[in-house]
Amino acid sequence: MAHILAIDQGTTSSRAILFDAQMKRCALAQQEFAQHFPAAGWVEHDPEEIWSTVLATARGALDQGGIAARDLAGIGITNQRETTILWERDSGRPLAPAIVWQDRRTAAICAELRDSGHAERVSALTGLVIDPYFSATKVKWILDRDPGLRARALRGEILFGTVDTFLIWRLTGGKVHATDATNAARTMLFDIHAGCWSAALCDLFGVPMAMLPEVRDCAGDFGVTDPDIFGARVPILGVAGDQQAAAMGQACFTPGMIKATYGTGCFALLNTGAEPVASRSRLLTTIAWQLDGARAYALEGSIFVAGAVVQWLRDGLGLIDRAEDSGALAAAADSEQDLVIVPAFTGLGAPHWAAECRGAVFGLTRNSGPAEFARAALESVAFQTRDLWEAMRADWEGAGETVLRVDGGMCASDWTMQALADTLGAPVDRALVLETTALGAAWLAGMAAGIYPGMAEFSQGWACERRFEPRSGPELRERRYRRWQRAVRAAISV
Ligand SMILES: Nc1ncnc2c1ncn2[C@@H]1O[C@H](COP(=O)(O)OP(=O)(O)O)[C@@H](O)[C@H]1O
Ligand SMILES: O=P(O)(O)OC[C@H](O)CO
Repeated sequence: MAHILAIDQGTTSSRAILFDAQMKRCALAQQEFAQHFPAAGWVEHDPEEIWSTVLATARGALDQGGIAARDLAGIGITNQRETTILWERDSGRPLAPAIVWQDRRTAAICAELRDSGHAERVSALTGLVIDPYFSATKVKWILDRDPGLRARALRGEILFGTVDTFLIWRLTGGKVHATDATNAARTMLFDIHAGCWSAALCDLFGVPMAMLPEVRDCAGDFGVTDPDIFGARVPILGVAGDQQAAAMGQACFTPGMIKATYGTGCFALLNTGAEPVASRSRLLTTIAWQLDGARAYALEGSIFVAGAVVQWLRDGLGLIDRAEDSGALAAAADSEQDLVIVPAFTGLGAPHWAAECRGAVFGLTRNSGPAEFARAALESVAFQTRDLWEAMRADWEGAGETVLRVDGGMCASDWTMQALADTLGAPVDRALVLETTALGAAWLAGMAAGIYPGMAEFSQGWACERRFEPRSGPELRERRYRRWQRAVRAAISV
């Protein structure tokens, strides 16, 4: 009874990681699944594929580790956030494809809400800016398409959940309809100050409260798995959105600490302590975790395209065969050229919030080739992080003096991490355990099971694999950053 299974359901793949009693990884299974783009700006997943890849990877990790389900002390779940699923209570059948966080189809609904003067109130209650990114307008969109659905939702026949909630429902055999405070905080229906669903916001977005899950602490009881699934009843003891789980896995427990996770997008969280801080710089205020009923808050900067720009180099432009080839190609770029790519493929997130903006390339010459594109693509990730870094500095005194802790698939790129340190003018610490998201979820479950230590001891175990120190001088850094800022302004204004 000394292992923890972490389920990490991400945007492009589902992963299951088995941790032993010392929080050491002992098995990992991963499966990619299909991304559906049925119209411009739309991004969907098949909820059944989310479920089948979660099941297959969870079973795969147990097999690989030679561990039976009855030997698990608990399961921790972490997930892509905001992605919206509606399903029938009775059959468990999803009513529509999952509308993914990147999906922009509700941009017009958002613009209308902003134009009718709701932005300030929504932001005061939720800490979020009105944007298609969050779940509320996605639920509204599904319900608006079929008036019969809203009536059924009012009767409690149709349930809403982010991916964690859908997985908990399926894993418990339809017994538990619950989420945790970090996932709830991303729906745009949750009052992050009072810690409960907001009736006023549900009314504004036309979402019946009967379809909402119960909101619980991140570490605690989320039910037990149906014995038919893994062959034993396993308690689900930890749940957190993947970026909050990464902040915990990175041990960012002290106010002022910042982590950035580089996956498909990039998400930077600054711990602001027990009180929510309202951003003056268009960052999001969000719940970092809720333990024993007490909430910690964070300022978050969300970038929609980080590793996705590398996928574009590979799959869209065919310039590289593998993501890991991008750094070497970028290193071969002509230093006399200064290509800038603004990768606003699905609009721009924080701090610009320009849903309608699309990507742009500046500075092309006859000599601009694959290497210059690779360099500009990787640098766009560093420049976007600098935008967040500046916003955090403006909102929180001392944020700029700190180190940035990084994790996620893309931070395997040494070239990008060095560019990041150069662009920020601050050290970048790459964590030894790159699976920090899963570690965070495992820690929550292990703590609830009583086998993992509390915050202080867990923090001491955090280790840095490599520190990237800034190399370029301030004059060059600032000149190049100003050029990036001009490029973003131009892209937004087109
Ligand atoms: N060595 C590398 N260099 C640059 N980008 C990389 C490298 N390895 C992975 N990536 C990028 O990282 C992303 C995958 O990271 P991951 O954390 O698995 O993402 P997610 O959780 O969003 O599915 C992909 O977009 C991929 O292009
Ligand atoms: O699955 P990831 O790592 O791309 O993270 C997605 C975020 O949670 C979206 O807010």
